[in-house]
Amino acid sequence: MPDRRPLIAGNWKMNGLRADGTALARDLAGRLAAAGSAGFDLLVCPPATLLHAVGEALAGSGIALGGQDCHAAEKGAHTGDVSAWMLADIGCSHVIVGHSERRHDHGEDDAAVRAKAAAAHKAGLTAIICVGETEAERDAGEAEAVVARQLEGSIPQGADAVDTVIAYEPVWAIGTGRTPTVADIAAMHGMIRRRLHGLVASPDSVRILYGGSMKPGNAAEIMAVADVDGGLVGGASLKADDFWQIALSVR
Ligand SMILES: O=C(CO)COP(=O)(O)O
Repeated sequence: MPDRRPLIAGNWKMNGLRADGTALARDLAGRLAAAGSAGFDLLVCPPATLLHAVGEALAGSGIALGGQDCHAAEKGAHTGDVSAWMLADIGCSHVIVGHSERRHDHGEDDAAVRAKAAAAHKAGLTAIICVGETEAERDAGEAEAVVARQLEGSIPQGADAVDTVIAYEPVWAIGTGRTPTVADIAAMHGMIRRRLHGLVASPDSVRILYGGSMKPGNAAEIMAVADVDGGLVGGASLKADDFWQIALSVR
């Protein structure tokens, strides 16, 4: 059985000014230091404007820093965008790509997500590649087919268990307080694991995160599901108490 150390990642989305972000980062760093050792990896993904300040607040803490998106190019005439190399330069080790909010708000398709993940890999970052069906797709019985298609289209050539994490985030569970049943999560994560064979090197070592309305009250149950190797937490990652409680829920 491959050792997949759980990863608890906070996606702060478009939230936080410098004072909030650094206070939250310091709070988490203090909790991890007080805990001594933890059986999980912690990652926070603040908005781009906070990467520098949060990176400083986390220095030496063992908590990793990640971006929420990157452009596929290294540099150039792309007003408003941030490259994977820029994220690496400011201290990031990870970047989220293909979040459903990017897919929806910015029209990113699988090919765009794959190009971003490839750029992340070239820049030395671990790409957290997000997949997930809409409610209409689930109701139509297409959830697994949609997610399988997203995986095949979004994972770049040469991906492996070190540089790639998958996050399964059903769109209808994000920010809604609704979650799939543990049976549905188990079925989807099992399907993702099977599909990773042939798409990545060392598929059994790739971490597959669940995301969507994860809270202290449901985290232990979700994290106990086979092939759930951690969480990608949105709203609850903005509160140190909640995020820490979720982290402590890992098996
Ligand atoms: O989109 C998410 C994480 O990327 C999940 O968001 P919520 O935890 O707020 O539902």
